[in-house]
Amino acid sequence: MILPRIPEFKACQPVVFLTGFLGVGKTTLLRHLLTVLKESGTRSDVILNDYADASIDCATLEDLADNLEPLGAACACCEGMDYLLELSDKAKESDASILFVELNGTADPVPVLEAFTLLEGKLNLHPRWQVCVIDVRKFGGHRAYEDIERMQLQTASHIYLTHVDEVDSVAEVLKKVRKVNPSAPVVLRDELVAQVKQLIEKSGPRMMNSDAPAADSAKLLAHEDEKHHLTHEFTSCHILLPKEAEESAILRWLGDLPEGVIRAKALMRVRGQDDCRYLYERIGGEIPPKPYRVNFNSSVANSVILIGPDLNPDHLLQITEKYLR
Ligand SMILES: Nc1nc2c(ncn2[C@@H]2O[C@H](COP(=O)(O)OP(=O)(O)OP(=O)(O)O)[C@@H](O)[C@H]2O)c(=O)[nH]1
Repeated sequence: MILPRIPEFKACQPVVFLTGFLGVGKTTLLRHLLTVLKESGTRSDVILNDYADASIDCATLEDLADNLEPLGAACACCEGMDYLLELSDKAKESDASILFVELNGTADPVPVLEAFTLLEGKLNLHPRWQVCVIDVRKFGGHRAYEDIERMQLQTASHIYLTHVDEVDSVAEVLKKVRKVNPSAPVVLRDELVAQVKQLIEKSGPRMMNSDAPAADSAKLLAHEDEKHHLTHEFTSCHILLPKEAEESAILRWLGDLPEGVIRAKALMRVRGQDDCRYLYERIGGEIPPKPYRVNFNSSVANSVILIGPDLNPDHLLQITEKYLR
């Protein structure tokens, strides 16, 4: 008779997944968490998933994490799953106290959480939190893509709201949020920081069964859900940009991109400002007033990532060349 192996005590690292629709504020929240943790001497690892190229967002986090791994995949739960698991497995060798995984803005967290649960005994990543970031101005307003937002919220362990000072009634939004996820606590920024610190303090060795079934990526890939296909309707286009440009040209270019571009992130040097680069963005039709200043001499090339359903790369290239030569 073969006896099952007795579960062993293993050192575990907590993992926090950050989810939420395109442009809601996931990276901004992550930057804050990493800054506060670093100030208190806590080391963090980060896996950052974005469409074709996650390195643009990585350039804005470079000095904040111990290990920062870009994961370029439109769907972390499908074609990116094997690499996500490989990167997560590597976290075992790190001295960091926590792993953050930011999923791209249209990712379906369910298959990712399933895989991490199945592989708990191998990855030693526990507890698992999923923070769903919601832009209160836009929740429920993504029309054809509302279901993506709902999928990202349903499984959340924590809900974090952004742009709260820009709406008249956060309570109305909360009512809608509660219909989808009635139980996860809604946390403000400082509360979340405090809870993440507690999570790190409390985590320690835990009984883990190494014989947990190995994840069969073919099975995980077969995850079919009537709504999951929506995440595949988004594509991305990555365009290399010139060495520098006038700010006015960058802003006109962003404003002239077609409506189908739901998210644009451009890492650029502004003419006359040689000491740094900036992350210029567009979220829906909106261009945030202040670009994010990237001080580090990162190796990421000046480039833009454009995300949306049915993008036409040739057309996007033409518009880009018209404004930025
Ligand atoms: N006014 C305001 N702006 C915010 C808030 N949170 C984030 N932002 C801004 O919103 C823009 C998008 O934020 P990101 O953190 O890049 O959003 P994201 O969810 O990581 O975006 P993707 O990774 O592309 O899906 C940035 O310009 C932020 O500075 C907020 O609470 N209030």
